[in-house]
Amino acid sequence: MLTDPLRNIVVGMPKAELHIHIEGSLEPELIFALAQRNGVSLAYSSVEALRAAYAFTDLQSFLDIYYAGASVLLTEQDFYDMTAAYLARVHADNVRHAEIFFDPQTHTARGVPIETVITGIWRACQEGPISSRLIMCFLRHLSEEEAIATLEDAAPYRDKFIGVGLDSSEVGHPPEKFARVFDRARELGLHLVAHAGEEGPPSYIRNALDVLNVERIDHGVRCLEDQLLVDRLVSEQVPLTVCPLSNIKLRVFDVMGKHNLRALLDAGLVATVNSDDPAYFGGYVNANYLAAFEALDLGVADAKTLARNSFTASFLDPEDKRKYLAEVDAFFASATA
Ligand SMILES: Nc1ncnc2[nH]cnc12
Ligand SMILES: [Zn+2]
Repeated sequence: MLTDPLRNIVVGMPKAELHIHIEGSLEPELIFALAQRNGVSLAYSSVEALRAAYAFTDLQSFLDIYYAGASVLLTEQDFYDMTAAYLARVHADNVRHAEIFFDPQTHTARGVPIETVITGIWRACQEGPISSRLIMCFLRHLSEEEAIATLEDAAPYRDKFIGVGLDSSEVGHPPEKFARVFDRARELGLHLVAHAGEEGPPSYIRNALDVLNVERIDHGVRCLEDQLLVDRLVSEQVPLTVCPLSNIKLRVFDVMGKHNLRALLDAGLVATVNSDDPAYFGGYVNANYLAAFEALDLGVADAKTLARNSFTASFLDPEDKRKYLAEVDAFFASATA
């Protein structure tokens, strides 16, 4: 049972969000508004009909609808409006800092210039109201050559994103498929992350570390199937950006009571809580915390660990990290006094 004091702590604590696909923050209402503004026709007759289609059986069944939803994004203003809506929404969840994924290939494939995508998202980030950074993801169902071309296309905007990631259909598209493009990104001084161990096996997590040299693993929940891997992730303190509601909606776990977040924390892993695609999975970051705390009987000590982990695992400068960690510690000192 989640008591009111614990709920207030989880909701009110300062936090960072490190795993959010900005296209996954596109709410059905905004999808319809942009479709109308841009004269794009949708396969659904109403907001309600679209929402009713959000009944997923696995990652691919979600991705099909997610890419269809993103098809309404055409102009720089569209990307700006989507991003500004996300930032305003998570400000209310006491998110202080967000590291935001975007999928340029979803848009360039439809003829939208990469400049439009990056400039629109970036302009909203510049305006706040919270700190944010951008991470450009490659779609792993496409070829490595296409990823390399995307990295080259993005080169003129190198100052507008801090890292690269790897997302989309995981199984059958292992990390090693993208070895060269991640090498290139590393040469450019970019941070490296990859989705691994969401639906894919523990070997995908190991190869993301060994072949791609990533600094964080997105999801990573299947690591618990391999004790040697867990030992390594703990000893190297590799962060995992866990997304509880996503894992339930995409049937990685049957119900929240079976989610392994508590086991990840108990193993000493640097787990964090994130929303993944909040418009599709039933909630923003605080809804993810609350659902997991309720079902897994987590407590105040776990809340503090998760809030601290969210900043420790971020790509903020050391000085900013210290500032936010001090804010977390002060919050808990006063909340538990
Ligand atoms: N959960 C997820 N896994 C892989 N690719 C994604 N793209 C958006 N959400 C994703
Ligand atoms: Zn994701």
